[in-house]
Amino acid sequence: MGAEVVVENLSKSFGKQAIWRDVTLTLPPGEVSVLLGPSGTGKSVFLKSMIGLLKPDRGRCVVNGVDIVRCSERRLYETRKLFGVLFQDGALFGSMNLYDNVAFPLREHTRKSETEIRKIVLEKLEMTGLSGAEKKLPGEISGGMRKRAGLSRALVLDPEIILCDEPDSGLDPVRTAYISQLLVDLNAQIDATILIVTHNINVARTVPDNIGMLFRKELVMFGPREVLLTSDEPVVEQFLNGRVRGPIGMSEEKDSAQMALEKARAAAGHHDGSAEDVRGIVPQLQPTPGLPERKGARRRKDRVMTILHTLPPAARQGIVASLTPRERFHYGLAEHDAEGYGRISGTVPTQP
Ligand SMILES: Nc1ncnc2c1ncn2[C@@H]1O[C@H](COP(=O)(O)OP(=O)(O)OP(=O)(O)O)[C@@H](O)[C@H]1O
Repeated sequence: MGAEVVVENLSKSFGKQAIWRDVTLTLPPGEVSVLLGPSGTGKSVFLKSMIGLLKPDRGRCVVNGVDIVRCSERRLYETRKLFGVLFQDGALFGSMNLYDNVAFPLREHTRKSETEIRKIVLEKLEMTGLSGAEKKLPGEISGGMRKRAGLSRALVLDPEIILCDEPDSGLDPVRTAYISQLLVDLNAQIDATILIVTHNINVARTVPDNIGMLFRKELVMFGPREVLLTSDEPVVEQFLNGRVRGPIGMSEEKDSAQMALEKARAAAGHHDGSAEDVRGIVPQLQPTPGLPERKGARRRKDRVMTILHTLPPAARQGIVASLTPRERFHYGLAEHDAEGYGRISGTVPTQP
């Protein structure tokens, strides 16, 4: 099972420029989480802070009992080995073929023989659909393949936590769908904790168990996917629908006068830039048939049911609606509760 990551009151600034403050969230072990946010809100800075490449000013980031922010260099070096990172451009060495790129961390950080390395590299290339491409140079393959090669390399040290910085950037919608499926399949196979930073709404709606959003230098929310997907927070609605109208401006947040002007324009019939209303919960991507069930998804169900009563009604209803009759019985829920949850006194349903 992947490691839990506990972030508490983390703050980061560069000189006088505050990037984000008091970020608190927990990445549950083996679950997939997405961090959304407009450009420049510090999502990449957050990922880099989690692996100690950047040093936050305050707060804690605890992995397996080690606080990345304050630990010694030696412990940081050891703890970093728990992470596999997919950087935005794959961060491959241009002069090395894919085989050597993927073998690189094994040659650097382990004493494995070339025979052992070969076995691991070929296995990871196969997992990411790159069998047969070992001899290609990064410059000879498509952006999607480079991402997958970067992912293979992130996997070779058997990470407990995988961080993906915009795995969809530069990819067409179909290649994005493939990388989404690949991440879900990997999670099913290795049960690692995954954090994906993205702008891509389809990825955010279909892949993760949990979603968070950074805006105005703060974590607006972080929790079960159903909470953000049913949220009526203006910033979340604007972001999910890709609208001009709302608190997010061209390069930063808008002032109230600008927002009032936009509202008046919308009332007068001006189209606000979104193609459709994409609020609401859509089914989550499942592992490709033949792969194991996601253990993280099963644990998440148990976890979310224990906090169900703390969630907003729309999220609660969405969660309950996604349960099978047997699960509803298992969790002690009524079939037809107006709020989507309540106690049951019926019999065990015979069909799952
Ligand atoms: N090493 C650094 N030194 C100074 N400022 C930095 C450094 N790294 C990032 N920043 C600043 O931090 C802010 C957040 O950058 P970051 O790349 O994390 O945003 P982001 O949310 O990932 O954006 P995007 O979605 O466009 O990739 C930016 O204003 C950036 O200029």
